[in-house]
Amino acid sequence: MRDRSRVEETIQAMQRAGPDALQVISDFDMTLSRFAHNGKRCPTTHNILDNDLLINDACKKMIRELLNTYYPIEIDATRTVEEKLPHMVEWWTSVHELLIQQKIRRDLLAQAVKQSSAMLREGYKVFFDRLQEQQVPLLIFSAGLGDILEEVIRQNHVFHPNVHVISNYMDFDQSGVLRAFKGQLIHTFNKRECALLHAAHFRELKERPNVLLLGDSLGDLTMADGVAHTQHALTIGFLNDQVEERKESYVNSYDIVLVKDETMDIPNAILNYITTAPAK
Ligand SMILES: Nc1ccn([C@@H]2O[C@H](COP(=O)(O)O)[C@@H](O)[C@H]2O)c(=O)n1
Repeated sequence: MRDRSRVEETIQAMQRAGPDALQVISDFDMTLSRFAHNGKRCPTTHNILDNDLLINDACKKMIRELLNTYYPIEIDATRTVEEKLPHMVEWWTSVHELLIQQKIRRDLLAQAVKQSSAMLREGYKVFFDRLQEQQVPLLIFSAGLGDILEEVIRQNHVFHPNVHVISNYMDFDQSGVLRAFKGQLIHTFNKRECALLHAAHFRELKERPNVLLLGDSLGDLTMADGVAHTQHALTIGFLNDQVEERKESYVNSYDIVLVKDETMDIPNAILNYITTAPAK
């Protein structure tokens, strides 16, 4: 924590306001989902499609090459967001075009998720269930693939009615074959513009001025830019990769930084505190 007393004061103010004033905004890949398990990388929603059911070997190879080219740019601590932007657009656009060429079938997505090694962070159920029980809205704001993300949380039995997803959704033709992607492309560093495009969602939550935000990239900090009148905001950043190179910028940007922590322990403890009435 850069400023422990600010964190404590914010948490206390959020507790006084209670769960009715709260909304939670979270990134998905490598934030709600795990970065690694037993020393092995877990797949992002895009990487879950790396499955024989859906794409052929040549396409797998091209997608992996694109990942090897662009992921290091995404997390490069020496480049500015402006420098990274065109590369991110190139990466997402190329992969989406390849996926469309593969004529992916909607009815196989659930099976691909089942066969994948995707995992939500330890303690995820406590997190999702607590939010549902307290009727606190959870916005999952992801540059990953919405159809896959929904399937992951459905298969983990936490796709509760208080969950709303903003993400890249596939557009299938009448026979259930992928033909395009819907709406504005979301990548790691344009979440601010996308948040502003979803003004209606944030308007509905205007009576909830307190925001708990979870992310794993500096771009995720802009996910709450659609909230019109924020009163208190607490940001928690998961720093999963290139820790030493990125620690300083994360500590300067997030209120709390969790280093190589594959659990939801800290968000759960904070959420539990905020949503429990103060002792009289
Ligand atoms: N073809 C791609 C494109 C992106 N990724 C990774 O997915 C993450 C998605 O974003 P979130 O907003 O859900 O965090 C992003 O950080 C990219 O590294 C990918 O794996 N393949």
